[in-house]
Amino acid sequence: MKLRALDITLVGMFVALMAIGANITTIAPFLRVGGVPITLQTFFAILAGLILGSRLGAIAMLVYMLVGMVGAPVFADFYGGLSIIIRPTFGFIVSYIFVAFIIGRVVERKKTVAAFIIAAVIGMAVNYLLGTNWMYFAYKIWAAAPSGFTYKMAWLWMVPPLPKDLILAIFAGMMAHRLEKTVLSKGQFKQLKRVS
Ligand SMILES: O=C(O)CCCC[C@@H]1SC[C@@H]2NC(=O)N[C@@H]21
Repeated sequence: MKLRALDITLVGMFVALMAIGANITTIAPFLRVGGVPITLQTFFAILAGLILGSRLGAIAMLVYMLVGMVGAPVFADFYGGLSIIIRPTFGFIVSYIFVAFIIGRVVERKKTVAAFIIAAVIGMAVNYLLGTNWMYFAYKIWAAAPSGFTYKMAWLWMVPPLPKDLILAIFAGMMAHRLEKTVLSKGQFKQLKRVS
């Protein structure tokens, strides 16, 4: 597997976008529901899969996770460090790798606007499923859970960010499809989604 200068640049760009997306709302502490911070990470993870494809998109999300694990404050609440593993939101961070990979696989095969939007929504569902289940088990097993914490409560925390994530997923699908037709299918970008 050989990465070109363009690939490395785009991976770096998406790592930076994820860090910005994680913290753009941190300045407003009310943008948190229960244990869940409201962020733009899901939007950028979806875009990574749509624009970079499965291979490079998953690499970008893996690098993002590793950069945070070695201490850079790239996660929500400017959090960084190996202890992220025991934070209840770590499942969301791991899920971004799968989100980008699965979305990439879909759009590498079908290039219609519908496929881009469906792929984005599937990616969002993967993000919510993995992240919320991880969060539930984290609170049940090792994290300090609020009193009366239940599986239903974990999902109720996900209701406020859901409309925002769904609208942004559809927007990402439309925008990336447009980019695909105008830029990504040309020149050096054409190789981004090669399946090796
Ligand atoms: O700790 C982190 O960096 C991860 C935070 C995850 C927040 C999740 S992602 C899906 C949902 N949408 C949001 O705006 N917040 C949650």
